[in-house]
Amino acid sequence: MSGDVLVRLTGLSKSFGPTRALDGAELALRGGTVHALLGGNGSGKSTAIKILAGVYPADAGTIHVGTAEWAADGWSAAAARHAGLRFVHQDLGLFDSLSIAENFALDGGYPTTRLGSVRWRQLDRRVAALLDRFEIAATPGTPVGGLRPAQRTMVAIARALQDQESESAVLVLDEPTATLPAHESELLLAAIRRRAELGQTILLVSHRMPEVLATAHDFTVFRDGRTVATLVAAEPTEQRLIALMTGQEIAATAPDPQVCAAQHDGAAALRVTDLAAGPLRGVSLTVAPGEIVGVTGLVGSGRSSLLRTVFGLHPPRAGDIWIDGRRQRGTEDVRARMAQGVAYVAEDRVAESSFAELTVRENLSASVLRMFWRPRGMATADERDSAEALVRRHRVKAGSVESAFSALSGGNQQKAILARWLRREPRLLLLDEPTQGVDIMSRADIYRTIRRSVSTGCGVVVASSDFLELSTLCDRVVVLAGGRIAAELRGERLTPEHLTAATQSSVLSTGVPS
Ligand SMILES: Nc1ncnc2c1ncn2[C@@H]1O[C@H](COP(=O)(O)OP(=O)(O)OP(=O)(O)O)[C@@H](O)[C@H]1O
Repeated sequence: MSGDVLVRLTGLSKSFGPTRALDGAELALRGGTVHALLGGNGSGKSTAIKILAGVYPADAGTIHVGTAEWAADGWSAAAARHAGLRFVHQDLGLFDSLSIAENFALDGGYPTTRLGSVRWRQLDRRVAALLDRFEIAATPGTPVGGLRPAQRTMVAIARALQDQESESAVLVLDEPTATLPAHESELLLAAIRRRAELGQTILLVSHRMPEVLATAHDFTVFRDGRTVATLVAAEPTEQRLIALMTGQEIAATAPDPQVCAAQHDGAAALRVTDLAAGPLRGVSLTVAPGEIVGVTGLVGSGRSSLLRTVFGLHPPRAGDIWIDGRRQRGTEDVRARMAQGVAYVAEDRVAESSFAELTVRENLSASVLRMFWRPRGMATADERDSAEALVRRHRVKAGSVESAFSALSGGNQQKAILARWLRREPRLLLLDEPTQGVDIMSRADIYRTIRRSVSTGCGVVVASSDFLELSTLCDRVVVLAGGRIAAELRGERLTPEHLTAATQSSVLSTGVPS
């Protein structure tokens, strides 16, 4: 059946109050293909997927799967499952301390005897067959925590499809490579492409354009809740897709030429010596004022721990931290770090960096409330004007600054949180995966804003798994492995290819994870 349309969404509409998230959108997936769903932040991709998964009812539209047809307002999670639709979200929902077999069993149930005891051998046989079918080089007893990142995602995919004997299920992958470094993404995407060759139908949502172009057969582009293009068996250019997403012919998105570290006098913005915290075991690093230093390494290498410890979220086990020339005693908390001009954007921005139930305006002001205090109370009009200006400057797509923060799309939440911290004019900016989930159009804006801060002497540390981002944005990049700095790249060696090689060889030399 490869090539025939297997799933078709027509006239899909959905409003949230005054916001029209989808306005008659269309999507048609051909069997045995990888289909990319593209669109700027807030264009309606997640809403369409949530409707397809039965999380939200649509206001209008039709869902066809095979020869059957349903009204989209009566569709449900059970109907989606019954129709063979399977979803793997960014949070894979795996338990690291359990084995692959146990993770499968938690989802699909344990085979048991009549007396209720688990038939482990039967479970292992079933899981071994699935690992074989999905080409995952591991045994059922391997702990999930010991797998490479791409293998983890493949385990989540195999688990989602474990009850499907044939390849007839449709797999929906929501930004599966967002946290993977380049070589892991390549492994995963090659495996996804092989699934399609075997007849699997795959819907892929991703903001990483080169990967999408290398993997997808068909493309659907959303803009403002509508389908503006469907390209079947096509090989579009990145520029063409961006033009479709924005509705404008835009010059190539070639990154700005790399800026060299600006010369700023004064103490280092950050100095850490022999830092031990979380997985870190003796890291020393100096960031000059006006310098952007990248930090990379595989998941678990300690990238996030470094940033969190410097921000005062947890005290180090050992080692020293100096900020702007001042030695930290180790007892300071986040408030003290903020008072010294440190800003931190967490990887899990929703949980750690935002107030979901407050408005966009309140979230934007959260870091600078004092700016709006007047002797007679809050200057709310000033606060609103200032929030509106920030939303415009950072292209945050929000119904209004009075909308709930939780109503923003993922990428727009990220842009708003960055805007909030940058308005404090920090002296040291700590960014964990700053453009994860951000559309390609806003990425260049974010880089420009970071560079503007740097030109005033701010020091920046960027933890990222996106090697193109690191080589575009940073003056130098350190690679963490085994809790230490295993390599440092700068100048001509600071390219995605060298970063891939350095990450790979550091993993090999420290033996984590194989
Ligand atoms: N639960 C909700 N309540 C109110 N508005 C919502 C809700 N979910 C989505 N929206 C709005 O619907 C529009 C589409 O959002 P959606 O999350 O589908 O976009 P997206 O294309 O997935 O964006 P991103 O690339 O940033 O993830 C946005 O304007 C968003 O603010």
